Parts: sequence; C-alpha cells; structure tokens
Amino acid sequence: MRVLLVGGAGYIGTHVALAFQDRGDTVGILDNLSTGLKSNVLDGSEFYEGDIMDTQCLDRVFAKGWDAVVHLAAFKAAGESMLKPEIYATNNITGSLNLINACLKHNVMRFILSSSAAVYGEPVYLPLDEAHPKHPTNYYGYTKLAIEQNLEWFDRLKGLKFVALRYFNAAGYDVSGKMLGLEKKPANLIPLVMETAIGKRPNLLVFGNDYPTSDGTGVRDYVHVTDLADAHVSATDYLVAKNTSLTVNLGSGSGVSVQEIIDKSREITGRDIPAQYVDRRPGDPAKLVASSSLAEKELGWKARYSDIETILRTTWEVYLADRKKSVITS
Ligand SMILES: NC(=O)c1ccc[n+]([C@@H]2O[C@H](COP(=O)([O-])OP(=O)(O)OC[C@H]3O[C@@H](n4cnc5c(N)ncnc54)[C@H](O)[C@@H]3O)[C@@H](O)[C@H]2O)c1
Ligand SMILES: O=c1ccn([C@@H]2O[C@H](COP(=O)(O)OP(=O)(O)O[C@H]3O[C@H](CO)[C@@H](O)[C@H](O)[C@H]3O)[C@@H](O)[C@H]2O)c(=O)[nH]1
Repeated sequence: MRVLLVGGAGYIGTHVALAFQDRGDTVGILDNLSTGLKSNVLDGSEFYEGDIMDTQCLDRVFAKGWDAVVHLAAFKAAGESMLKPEIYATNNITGSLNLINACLKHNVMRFILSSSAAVYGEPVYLPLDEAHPKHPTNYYGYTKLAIEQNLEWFDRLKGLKFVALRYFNAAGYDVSGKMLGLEKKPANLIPLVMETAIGKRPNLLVFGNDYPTSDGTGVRDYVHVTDLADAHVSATDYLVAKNTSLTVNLGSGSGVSVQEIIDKSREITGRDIPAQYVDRRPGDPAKLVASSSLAEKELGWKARYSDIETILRTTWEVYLADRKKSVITS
C-alpha cells in the first residue's frame, strides 16, 4: 500500500511511519515542519515539504497516488488553544477541510484521523467510552470534534470512509530504542519533566493541586506512542477489509496523576525534579481515563507498552542520548 502521512515528521507521525514501513508499505510524508523535524523523516520514505493550507501543494502531492491518508497535522496544545483559538481554527479545522477536499478530488477514500480524548471535556462517568457526551472544555478539543463531525458528513454525502482515533495522552519513545520523533519544542508534561530532570529547566510548573483527584493534581491516561502507531496500521487494514467508518478511543485504561509522574520520574532518573505548584491551566479537565474496548473489538488493538514505567524509561533514554548528541533543540 501507499500511505500518505500528513504531519508525518512530528512526534507521533514518525512512529506511525516506522510501523507502516516495518510491514512493507510505502510511506509518503507531507509536513510543513512547523513543529516537526526533517531529521524525523525515515530513510526510504518520500518527503514533501508543504502545507495543508496550500491547495496547489495538496494537488501536487495527491497526484502521486495514495491508498490511504493519515492526518496527523495539527496544533495540539490544549492550553495554548484557549489563548490563540484563531490559529487552531485555521490550521486544524480549515486545514482538515482542505485535506478532505483533496481526498475527494483525487479519489482517496480512506482517511485516518488523529483525534483526541479532548473531544469529551469534563467526564460525566469514567472510564470514557465513545458514547460519552462530547462537550470539549478547550478549543483544541472542539477543533477535533468539528473535524470528526465533518468526516461523518463526508462519509454520508460522498462515501469517504474514515477511522477517527481518539488518542489519550501520547507518551514514550520507540520501544526498540531508535531515536525517533524528536520534538523542536516539547510542551507536554512528560517531556517537560524530563527537561527538568536533565537540567534544562529550573523547575516544573504543576498546573493545579486542588482538583478532585486523589492527590489534587490532574489525572491523564498515558498511552505509549508505539502502541498508538500500531493502531494506524490496524485502522488502515480495517478500512480496506470493511469499507466502513469507525471512531475509537486509544488509551491504557489507567489514570496517572501529575504528582505520580513526577515521583516516578525522580525514581527512574535518579534526579531531583523541583516542582512549583501554580494555578490550574484554563480548559484542563481534572481526569481523563479511556475505555478502549471498542478498539480491541474492532481493530484487535490492545496497549502493550503503556505502563508508566516503560513510558518514562523510554523517554528518559532518549533524553540521556540527546544529552550526548544534543539533538532535541530548545
Ligand atoms: N501528542 C498527544 O498527546 C496527542 C494526543 C491526541 C491527539 N494528538 C494529535 O496527534 C497529531 C500528532 O501529534 P504530535 O504529538 O505528533 O504533534 P507534532 O506537533 O509533533 O506533529 C504534528 C506535525 O504536523 C505538522 N503540521 C502542523 N501543521 C501543519 C500544516 N498546516 N501543514 C503541514 N504540516 C503541518 C507539524 O510540522 C508536525 O510535524 C495531532 O493532530 C495531535 O492533535 C496528539
Ligand atoms: O507544564 C505542565 C504541563 C502539563 N501539566 C499537566 O499535565 C497534564 C497533561 O498535560 P499535557 O501534557 O499538556 O496534555 P493534555 O493537555 O492532557 O493534552 C494532551 O493530551 C490530549 C489527549 O488527552 C491531546 O489531544 C493533546 O494534543 C495533548 O497535548 C495536565 O493535567 C496538565 O495540567 C502540568 O501540570 N504542567
């Protein structure tokens, strides 16, 4: 198969590229390198530097012929989306509509979306299943919901078949130890904890310790990026075999608090990780934990590496190696 990964030079996309390549598919990567890195592009893949806002560029890349498109290109910081909703609206929603239009124009009728747990908002019950009400508490989550809803319309009206993968918190690095998917400017919790451990930051800011959780800090479901990558291959096979659309959660099923991440990271790294407790970040739900039983049933997917020990260990190994090579830029 020829699979186009849009946003494939980013953190998750690089791991997805490896999963497709490992089983012999041809991978194309379209990325504007706004947050991704050219050095993340794997040998043997086709690379097109370009932007999903540029419809002529989309025409050129789609003319190469693809069996499926995996859409990972987006801005992803929930906190930032509350301050700069306009850039999230353009890049995430308009960009996705451009890509959907390119798919229809070039008859690429299989679409895999990087969606998010952020579509749910504050949970009414846990674990979250796909039927849970969707009232995003941050604008980023709203953009993902809007994209999903458009995909449903384009399925009904034009027969575009999609799998929306609602990732929970992607974390960790390639389990086989390849240095892949490095980020220009990490902004998620675990990378920031590691930057503090390695001495790049004086301390970690903990956004809120008065949440209704066991220790007062925010709880998330951290899912290993190698597990996420595997799901994209399964989702593509699902579309080929079933030709029907699907929306599923991808998570570990366990909730881990910010404080637990800090404590466990201190243990694994052997480093002091100073923490400063500050106000809550606007738009953050207290607790998100997934039920992924639908992904297991429909895709045969199960998290294999998403225990917090493996997630933190694989991340720390990359940060230590980077210290020697100085690859992750700040
Ligand atoms: N990291 C997570 O925890 C998480 C969780 C749920 C969903 N997601 C989604 O998964 C996807 C990938 O996330 P990631 O963590 O790898 O982030 P990332 O920032 O590393 O990757 C996004 C990639 O898209 C590219 N890109 C952005 N805008 C583009 C545009 N207009 N045209 C072309 N390329 C563009 C970037 O250069 C980057 O390489 C995103 O859609 C994100 O919303 C991420
Ligand atoms: O410096 C920091 C950064 C984060 N947090 C907390 O850590 C948790 C995780 O935050 P973060 O890593 O920023 O991720 P989320 O806001 O949960 O969002 C991530 O996970 C979502 C899926 O759940 C994805 O859709 C988003 O793209 C991805 O950024 C939250 O409780 C934050 O309040 C801190 O306390 N300090």
